[in-house]
Amino acid sequence: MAVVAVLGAGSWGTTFAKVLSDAGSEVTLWARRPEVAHAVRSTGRNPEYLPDVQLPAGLRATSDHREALDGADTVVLAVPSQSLRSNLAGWVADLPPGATLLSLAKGVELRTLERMSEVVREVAGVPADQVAVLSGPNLAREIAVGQPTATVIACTDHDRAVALQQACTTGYFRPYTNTDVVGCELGGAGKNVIALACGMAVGMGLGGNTTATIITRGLAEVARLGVALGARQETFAGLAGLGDLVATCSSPLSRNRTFGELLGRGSTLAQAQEAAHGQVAEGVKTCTALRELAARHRVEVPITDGVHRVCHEGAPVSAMARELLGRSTKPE
Ligand SMILES: NC(=O)c1ccc[n+]([C@@H]2O[C@H](COP(=O)([O-])OP(=O)(O)OC[C@H]3O[C@@H](n4cnc5c(N)ncnc54)[C@H](O)[C@@H]3O)[C@@H](O)[C@H]2O)c1
Ligand SMILES: O=P(O)(O)OC[C@H](O)CO
Repeated sequence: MAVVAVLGAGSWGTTFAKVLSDAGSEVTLWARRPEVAHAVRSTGRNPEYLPDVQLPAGLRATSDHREALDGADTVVLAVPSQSLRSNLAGWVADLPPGATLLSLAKGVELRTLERMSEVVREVAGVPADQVAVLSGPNLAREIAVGQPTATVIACTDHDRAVALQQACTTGYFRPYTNTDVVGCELGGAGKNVIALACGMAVGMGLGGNTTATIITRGLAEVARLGVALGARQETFAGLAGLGDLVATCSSPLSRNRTFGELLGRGSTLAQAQEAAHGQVAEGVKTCTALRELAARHRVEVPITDGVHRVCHEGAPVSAMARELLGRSTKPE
């Protein structure tokens, strides 16, 4: 049986802790705020993020990261990508030696332009084969109520990926393994930016043809950048690429799509941020990191560029649409 510490009790950390527990793993969930840990312990619910979901009786919760990490063979990192470095720096002295470190975050760090597995390796000082990532069409709320989905666990060490797969397989959650860490991470980070663009189109009142075009051309630019960074093209046709892109761009449950929709209806960035109630729309920061990464590798990412200009340079959404449609025509 896997002994797992899940660090981060937001929507996805709480849901994934439930998945692991339902799969038979021994799980301790760490919450930043003591009152959240206390509520999970005393009511079996996370009132902040999933108030109506009953968590498994065996799931433990604490706000003391040492207690969560004690004896763990697997450490799940479930905090937003821009705060992963600082959070992990506070936990690193207490990480059990040899434990697998699994990142759930979907983003690229601003300034360093590092993927989450790179941040984890650097801060924890562990080899690449000790770090894994999980990415796929995984809207937390649907999974929390037991709706079926699949995902990808990527690690350069196949045996570690298989151990993680066994630790979280349930009747409603089906993980596949992959050794293409770069591809899975780029798929997860990139789809949040493309979902912002889809949301903007929906907010402007545009229909299915437009969103299908954004999804398809969005996949093309994310894959182009991923391959330039060493990813395998076929990963982008899988769950961590197309799968997650379709789920996020189509679902009103997606925070990134919802954020984009508000911008498309004319809200300012600050207004959209306020409406998100502190929940993270990773694409808002990742668009800037991906754009810089693409420039460094001389890869064209026009949709990501447009999202960055709307979010951070004050460009109107209508101008972004005009610019994208005004680009020179070319073969597919
Ligand atoms: N929610 C989903 O459906 C989902 C699914 C798959 C992947 N993800 C990814 O998982 C990661 C975490 O997402 P989430 O949905 O759990 O986020 P969330 O906003 O619901 O929760 C974030 C958690 O991190 C904690 N945290 C610790 N330090 C923080 C800091 N400095 N700033 C903000 N929060 C901090 C918060 O207290 C909270 O427990 C993101 O990268 C997200 O893209 C989310
Ligand atoms: O709610 P979002 O937009 O952060 O997306 C959640 C998941 O990443 C979907 O797979």
